[in-house]
Amino acid sequence: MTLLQATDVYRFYHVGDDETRALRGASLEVRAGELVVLLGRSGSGKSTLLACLAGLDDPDGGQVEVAVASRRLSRRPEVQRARLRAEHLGVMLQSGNLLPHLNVLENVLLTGRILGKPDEVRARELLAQLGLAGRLAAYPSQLSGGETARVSLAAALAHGPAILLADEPTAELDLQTEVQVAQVIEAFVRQPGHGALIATHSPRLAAHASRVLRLKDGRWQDA
Ligand SMILES: Nc1ncnc2c1ncn2[C@@H]1O[C@H](COP(=O)(O)OP(=O)(O)OP(=O)(O)O)[C@@H](O)[C@H]1O
Repeated sequence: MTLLQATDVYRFYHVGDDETRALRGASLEVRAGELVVLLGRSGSGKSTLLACLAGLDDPDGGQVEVAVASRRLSRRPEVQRARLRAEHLGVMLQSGNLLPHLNVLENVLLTGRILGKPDEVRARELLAQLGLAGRLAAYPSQLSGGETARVSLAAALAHGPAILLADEPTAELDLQTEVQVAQVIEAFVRQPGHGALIATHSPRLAAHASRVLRLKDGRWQDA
C-alpha cells in the first residue's frame, strides 16, 4: 500500500539573479512497512524534498499526494496542507519543531490537541522509550541538542500519524541514543499501515533502511 507519493517534483530558489535548482524532477513512494532512507551530500536537496513532502513548502512543479488518504497535498492553501499534515504525517525537522513556551509533555501533546484527540499515555510512553521520562516538565530552552531532537521525534509521532518524515533525526546524538531513536522509528514502521522517510548522514541509521534513495543535485543519483 502506497502511503505517500511524489511525482516529478521541482523546486527552484531565487536569490537576486541567482537560481538554485534544489529539486529537478524527483519522484518517490513511501509504502506501508517501509523505512526509506534518503542520502545525499549537504546541499543535494534532502531538506527541500522533505519540506515539499510535508506540505511545509510547495513545489514549483510536480505534485505530492498523501496516497493513504487519496488527497493531493501540493498546490493547496496552507491551512488545508496543515490539516492534511496533522492528520496523516509526523514531521521532524532539522531546526526542531518545538514551541518555546510549552514544556516537553505539552509540546508532544500539541498536534493531538489540535486534532481533538490528545493521547497522554502514548506521549508519556514515547518519551520514556526515548529516555526522557525525567524531562516532561522541562522547556525547550533547557534541553540539550540531543534531547531536543528526541522530544521533536516524540512530538512527530504522538498523534498517531501513518507516515513519519524526519530530517536528520540522529544528527546530534551519541551512539546509545541513536540506537534508542532507531528502535522507536523501527517500532513505528512495524505497525501495520505505517511507513517512514528519513534523511540522514548516519551510516548506522541507514543500516536500518528497507530502501535507500540517493539525491545528487536535486535528482536521484542513478537517474
Ligand atoms: N530558502 C532557500 N533559499 C535559497 N536557496 C536555498 C534555500 N533553501 C535551500 N537552498 C539551496 O537549495 C539547495 C538544496 O538545499 P537543501 O537544504 O535541500 O539540501 P540538504 O541536502 O538538505 O543539505 P544538508 O544535508 O546540509 O541539510 C542548496 O544549494 C541550498 O543552498
